[in-house]
Amino acid sequence: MMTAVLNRLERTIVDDLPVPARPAPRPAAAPTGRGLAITLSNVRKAFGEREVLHNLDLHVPAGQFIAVVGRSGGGKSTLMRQIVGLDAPTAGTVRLDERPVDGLQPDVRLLFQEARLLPWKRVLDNVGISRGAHWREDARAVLADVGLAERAHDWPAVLSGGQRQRVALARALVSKPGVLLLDEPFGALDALTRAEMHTLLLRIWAARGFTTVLITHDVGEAITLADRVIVLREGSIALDVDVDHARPRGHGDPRLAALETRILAAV
Ligand SMILES: Nc1ncnc2c1ncn2[C@@H]1O[C@H](COP(=O)(O)OP(=O)(O)OP(=O)(O)O)[C@@H](O)[C@H]1O
Repeated sequence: MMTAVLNRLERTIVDDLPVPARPAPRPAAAPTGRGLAITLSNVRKAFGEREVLHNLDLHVPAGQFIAVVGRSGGGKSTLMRQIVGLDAPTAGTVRLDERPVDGLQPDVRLLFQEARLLPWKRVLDNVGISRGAHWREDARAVLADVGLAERAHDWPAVLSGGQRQRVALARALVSKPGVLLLDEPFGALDALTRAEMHTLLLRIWAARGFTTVLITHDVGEAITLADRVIVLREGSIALDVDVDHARPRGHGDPRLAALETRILAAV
């Protein structure tokens, strides 16, 4: 009984999620890691009198990598909360494939700017926390994927910021999510570590095929990584462009200069 309560508490701390207003629906089957399409139809979100998302229509095909950029307060985090089911739209619907989002979605995982690891758990336990029978093997495999196989028994406190973010990524991926939502995940990292994380994320995304939504203030980062960039301005989509250039792409890539100018003009 006590263990069950502690496990529940830890999951809440790990994800830093408030208890959802409605019970989370059980997934029809165990998540497979296959990408899920995200569809927003006429989504409005108001806080009291104030509407912060205005009639959004957006379709993200399964497995696509999109970046959402925009000024502070434009509604990016609010949009993300609707996709994971932390918050319900005032009107309109959000779907993952055909399934309406009507509560917290277990196959959508989040990564934030801070790694939010449990300091009293070793790396392996942070990754595998509350994950069922094979959690140890699954956690070891995903730690190897992010290049931290050797650090499984370390405490979070002895890791660098970039390594902690890798652990957080491993924790997000161990349950094989269909959608990964990243809210400014690399904002606190130095330029070299950020570039390493970009390479790592692209490699894992290409191998696993989950649908990815990256929120970032950095237009250069958006066009380096994403298939498509959305500019969210004052709660509406001001621009929606494909980035057709082959990867790898670097910051300052001359092929992308015109696109960057176009996006910056819309932000
Ligand atoms: N729970 C809430 N109650 C009232 N207003 C809110 C709430 N959550 C967000 N807002 C408002 O909605 C607007 C959009 O906020 P949101 O956090 O989605 O913007 P953002 O684009 O993610 O900004 P940032 O880049 O600074 O993170 C802001 O004006 C914010 O004050």
